[in-house]
Amino acid sequence: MSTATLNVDPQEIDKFSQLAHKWWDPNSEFKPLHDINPLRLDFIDRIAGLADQCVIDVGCGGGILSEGMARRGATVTGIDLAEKSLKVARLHLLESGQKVDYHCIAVEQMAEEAAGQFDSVVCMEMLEHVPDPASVVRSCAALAKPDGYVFFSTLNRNPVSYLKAVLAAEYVLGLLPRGTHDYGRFLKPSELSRMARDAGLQIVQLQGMDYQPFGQRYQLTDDVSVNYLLACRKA
Ligand SMILES: C[S@@+](CC[C@H](N)C(=O)[O-])C[C@H]1O[C@@H](n2cnc3c(N)ncnc32)[C@H](O)[C@@H]1O
Repeated sequence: MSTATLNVDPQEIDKFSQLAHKWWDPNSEFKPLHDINPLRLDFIDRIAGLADQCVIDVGCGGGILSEGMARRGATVTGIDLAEKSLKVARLHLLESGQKVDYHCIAVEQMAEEAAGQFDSVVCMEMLEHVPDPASVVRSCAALAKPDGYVFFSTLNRNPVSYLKAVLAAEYVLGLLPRGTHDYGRFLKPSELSRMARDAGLQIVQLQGMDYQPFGQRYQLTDDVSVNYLLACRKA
């Protein structure tokens, strides 16, 4: 299928493909994802459980979150449209000894092929990179079993998030390459919640994630002004 017919921004896929060899370097551009991984794993585990659960990771990249969930006992499928990232993800399984089933497929197509098959669907740090996030939300909802869980994380859209996630992270602290994020694609929790409800999901929990530049660490917080996680359940 040509990318022209998919809900994808080819420049975004190129961007991640060019960095693909760095996915598992914890000091690379992917450091923030490595740093937040324990927090988001705990969040998913606490709400839905991971052991013996059938989970799909949408926009899995090099597999940082997919492998973490597999390590906690989940049976994990990972999907992305960056073939280079998936190659790195598959290679890393040889090193880690984990098992994840990776596929290069759009979430919309996956939803047609595997509707209602997953206990949990996770889609983290991906919605802000696609042209039509509502379509991704609908497909994630379709992939979940009845009563299954759907987890999203993304960036809020307001002056504080522009200052912290774009100016500070990309231009001052250099945590991310310049141009990583397009502020116009950030989503307010109210917008994402509406997309989720329109897709037949109930909101279970909204949780902020905050970066402490001095301690150089992330923590879960009630402040959802910048990074946040949203847990939903299929009604
Ligand atoms: C910031 S990374 C997040 C990776 C992973 N979810 C994590 O949090 O560790 C964004 C990922 O979304 C993927 N992506 C962007 N647009 C996509 C699309 N339309 N379909 C599937 N994956 C996409 C990129 O290739 C990249 O792997």
